[in-house]
Amino acid sequence: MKTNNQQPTTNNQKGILLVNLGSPRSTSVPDVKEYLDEFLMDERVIDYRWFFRALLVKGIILNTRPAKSAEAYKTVWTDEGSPLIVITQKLQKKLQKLVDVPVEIGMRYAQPSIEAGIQKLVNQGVTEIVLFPLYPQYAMSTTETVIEKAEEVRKKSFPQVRINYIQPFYNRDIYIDCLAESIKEKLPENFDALQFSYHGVPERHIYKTDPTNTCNLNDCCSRESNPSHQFCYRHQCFDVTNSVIKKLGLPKEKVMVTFQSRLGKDKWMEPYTDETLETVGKIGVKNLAIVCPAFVADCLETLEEISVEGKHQFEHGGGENFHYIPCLNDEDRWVDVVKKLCEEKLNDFYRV
Ligand SMILES: C=CC1=C(C)c2cc3[nH]c(cc4nc(cc5[nH]c(cc1n2)c(C)c5CCC(=O)O)C(CCC(=O)O)=C4C)c(C)c3C=C
Ligand SMILES: [Fe+2]
Ligand SMILES: [Fe+2]
Repeated sequence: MKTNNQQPTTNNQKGILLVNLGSPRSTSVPDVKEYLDEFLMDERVIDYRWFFRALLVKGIILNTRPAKSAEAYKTVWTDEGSPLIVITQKLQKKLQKLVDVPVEIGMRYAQPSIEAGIQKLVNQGVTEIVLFPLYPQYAMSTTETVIEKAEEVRKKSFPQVRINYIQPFYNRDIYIDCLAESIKEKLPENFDALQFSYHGVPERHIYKTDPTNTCNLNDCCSRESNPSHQFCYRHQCFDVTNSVIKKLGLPKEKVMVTFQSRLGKDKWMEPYTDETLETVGKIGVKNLAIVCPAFVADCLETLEEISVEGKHQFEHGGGENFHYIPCLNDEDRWVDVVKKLCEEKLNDFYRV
């Protein structure tokens, strides 16, 4: 790293792989179908046994959802491609200017894949990779599946490579400072409420990934400390919210936490973003600011589901001014945080 005085103890070449969720190749229905097939057949996303998962995904969801999702993707697609991928590429380019190890990107689903990203690094002589899952909070459908996939690919195709994984960073001061600053800059002067809308997960996922069996998806997620917090997505969402509002000096009464993007008939974490947006106007919230801190890059779920659909829901429910606060995207202060978190892990390699 350019700012790092420590010398590596070996001659191994290091590199960085930034990993995000991924998008379809294009907005055509077959490409969206192929993407959703790979995504939803992941056992850490729809966690039913293979037969029941295939029945639901291939037998039901893939018959109707691809056409609807393709229309939604068309509303956010840019000349350069999917916002999620374009923004991740911009982040990569900015980070590359700050560090002197190669930086590549890989997506958990579709292209450019994690395998392609590792291959690019290996082609540049890299044997030790810092892999950064770009999710602030831990979930089995995000961080865990990225690590599982990367390990599978490493064992199969790159057994000579070592990978050091960056852990969820929801409680890191540098991230909270960065998010709070970014929100502060974009908050409108007058707002009645600030809504934190996180991507939801089925409640079952939280129980399933709690090795301590102590999370009851109730008050324990808001407690300052509980053994389950390391793997509790719900706690980590509350923690980000509390830390940010403390930094911003906002009263709790002005803040809401909700969960968006549910799929299927399972019970997902509540309260739901869409239902809240439909009702807050009626209880006096006329001017609303909304932010989505489960995402570090704007994507379909923020640009369409929140900025477009969410705005309609809010206005339909009697709200007047809807203000969407963009994700960190390729803001310089966020690039700096990514650089610092990567540096820490590169230094871990130096220590061993
Ligand atoms: C930010 C963290 C995310 C979690 C947690 C997550 C869980 C999760 N998602 C689905 C189903 C869908 N998600 C879709 C899009 C999507 N999801 C995330 C992130 C998380 N998902 C992102 C960044 C995106 C946008 C991708 C893009 O190309 O912009 C979609 C596809 C779009 C659609 O058809 O609506 C689905 C489906 C489940 C089932 C789940 C946890 C169980
Ligand atoms: Fe919890
Ligand atoms: Fe999702």
